[in-house]
Amino acid sequence: MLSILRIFAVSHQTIPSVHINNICCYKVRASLKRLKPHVPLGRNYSSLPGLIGNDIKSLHSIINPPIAKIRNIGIMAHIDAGKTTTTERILYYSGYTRSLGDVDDGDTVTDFMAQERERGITIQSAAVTFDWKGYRVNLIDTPGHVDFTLEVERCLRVLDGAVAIFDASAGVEAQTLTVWRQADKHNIPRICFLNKMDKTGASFKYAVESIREKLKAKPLLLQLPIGEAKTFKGVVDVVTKEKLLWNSNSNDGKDFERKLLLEMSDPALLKETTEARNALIEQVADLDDEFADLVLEEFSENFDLLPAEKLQTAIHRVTLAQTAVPVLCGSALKNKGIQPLLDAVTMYLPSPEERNYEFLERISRLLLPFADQHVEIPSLTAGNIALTVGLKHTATGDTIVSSKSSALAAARRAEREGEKKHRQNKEAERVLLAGVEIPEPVFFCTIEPPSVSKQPDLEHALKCLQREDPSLKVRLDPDSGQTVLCGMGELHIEIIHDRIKREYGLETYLGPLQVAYRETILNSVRATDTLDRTLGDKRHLVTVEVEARPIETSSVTPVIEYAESISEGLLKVSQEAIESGIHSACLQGPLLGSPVQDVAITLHSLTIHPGTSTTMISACVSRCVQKALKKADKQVLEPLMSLEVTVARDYLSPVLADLAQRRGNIQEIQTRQDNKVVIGFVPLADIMGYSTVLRTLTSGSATFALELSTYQAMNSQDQNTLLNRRSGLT
Ligand SMILES: Nc1nc2c(ncn2[C@@H]2O[C@H](COP(=O)(O)OP(=O)(O)OP(=O)(O)O)[C@@H](O)[C@H]2O)c(=O)[nH]1
Repeated sequence: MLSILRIFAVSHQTIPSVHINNICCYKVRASLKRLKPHVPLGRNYSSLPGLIGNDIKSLHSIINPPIAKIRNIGIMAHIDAGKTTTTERILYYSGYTRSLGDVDDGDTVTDFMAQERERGITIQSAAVTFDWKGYRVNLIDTPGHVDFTLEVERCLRVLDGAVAIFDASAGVEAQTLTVWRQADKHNIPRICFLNKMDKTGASFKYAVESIREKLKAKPLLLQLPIGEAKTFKGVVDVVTKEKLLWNSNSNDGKDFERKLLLEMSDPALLKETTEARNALIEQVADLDDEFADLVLEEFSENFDLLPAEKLQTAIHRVTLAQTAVPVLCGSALKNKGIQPLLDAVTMYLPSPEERNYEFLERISRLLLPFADQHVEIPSLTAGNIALTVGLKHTATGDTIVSSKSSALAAARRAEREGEKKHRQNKEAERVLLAGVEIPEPVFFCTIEPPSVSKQPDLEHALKCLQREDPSLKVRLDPDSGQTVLCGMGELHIEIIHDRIKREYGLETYLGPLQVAYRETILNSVRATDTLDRTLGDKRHLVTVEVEARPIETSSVTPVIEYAESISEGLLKVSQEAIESGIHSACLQGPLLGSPVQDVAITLHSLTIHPGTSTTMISACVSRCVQKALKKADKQVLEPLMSLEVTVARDYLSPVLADLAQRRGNIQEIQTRQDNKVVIGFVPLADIMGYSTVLRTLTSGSATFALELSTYQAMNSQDQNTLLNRRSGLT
């Protein structure tokens, strides 16, 4: 297993912390033939086929660019917005690859998992390193499908900046909102790229408006498109007042001309650009005092005299402060607008030293990522991203430190900084590595090995997969003894199943996919229980009285309370035993064996005979809580998903009719170009297999995004049907 390792450092002496992200290495070699030879020859590099050639750079320049010239960036977006296509163009223009990969042909560099190539989607983040005009760019391509949001989140933690890609005909879509919020949480400066400007229905204005309205962000229009949809042929650089036109004879978009706009040849475009530039200057001046002073003092009479570099520096600061986002546009598929996007990445996104991390780490074996190939390197300077191997006990989201004391010191420093700066502008949050938010799994199914003798192999495979992907949960069904997989969606579980086969050589059998329900109680109940058992010559005797009552928390962790008479003399070990008993009882509700949420458990009385083991205390408390839960009026809660379906007008009616049959609750129907966007809620149980149904209903023209919204109470009729089905009565 390989891990992405991000080194945070500003000084050479201290080694407080390093962040590790796991990423698996797959032996897929298809993209190698397109790799351009630019890795130096040497002891550690000779194992890389295809990387040997004349274009050899010095080892130093490959490994140690100045920190100000490093950009660690991620690409994030809604599914199908064009992340992979854009990445492929970036790799091609930077000289990393020899030819253009195509997601539709399944030969891209970054989608290197077999399933990614087959399905044309990104599942795992891929990391690549390339150079652009003297800058070292470490780029991570992240998945867009909702089932893989955890993968996105773990990438965001190691990035200094991100490019958010949008489909210019759709604007901000559901998944972009989720990823945008995650990027907000990690304080990642961003630039937006409105892709697919060539597509029918593409609208620069519409997409910009949706960034303003839905993301509540302030777009800085650094470019204007020249033409739209079929007529799209290039962009205007608003900052420099140049037009960039791509040569229609060039297939790969490498050649384009950059010309200053002139009154003689482009009067209308020049006028529009001047207006846009003036608006941009005013907007940036509003957000940046230093720039405002400069403009007022020297250029208030004539903005035209303001040098482009001054404006660019101010845009860089504003981007860093995240008070606005630069917006660019283009068409990755038609090879237009990618080179200026790369310029913007180096110009506006921060270098690692501008991100105020305070860590440095030393590690024995380091590898530099080249998608699915890795070059071993002797050392790495601060601000880079690299891989490390052989970490046995480190899982995704962990932070590795050189010693406990340095970790504590770093945490204390960060805390102090945090307190000091909190009052100012929460700057200090950047110092701390935010934890990864692990989403709740909503589906589960049993998994069985081909034979009992393969059970240990299956357990090993699942353990490895879980370390990489904490959104995958594995548990043992206490009744049947079967292994149960819990995941984010149908596709997620399907991919795990597939990976166990391909990577671990195990043909496993999945049970039917089931919805992860929850349970709650509707009234307060009390129960008492006594456990009296003699084992050998020792008597274990416990008597407890508990009360279970409903509360509002939306959490499966029960609130535990003690009557005053108990809490006074309670030993710590007994308390731990009691709480473990309560927790285990609440993990398996009386209706379906699902976790119980929104309950408080109060321990009213407790008698423990001297010599009673803590295991017996736990067992007695657990049994008593289960008794109480059983006595109460109970309710099944089902996952309610928020759903967004984008569909061509003509297919709206069948989609709505179908959703009505699925207990769908439509909140809003928006118009987006020629499409309708249906926004609403639908119970997860009724939306299983929806992608196939939607494809059939709309001849493949619709897309949808699904996300867990909340757990809602089922009505009694649906609940009875479910309970009867589960108990085998229907
Ligand atoms: N018209 C048009 N289509 C594009 C453009 N860029 C990408 N596409 C198409 O959009 C589809 C999705 O492109 P991808 O690059 O796989 O998108 P993605 O965002 O990486 O998708 P995921 O990895 O699944 O999240 C493919 O069919 C591309 O050919 C573009 O600029 N214009």
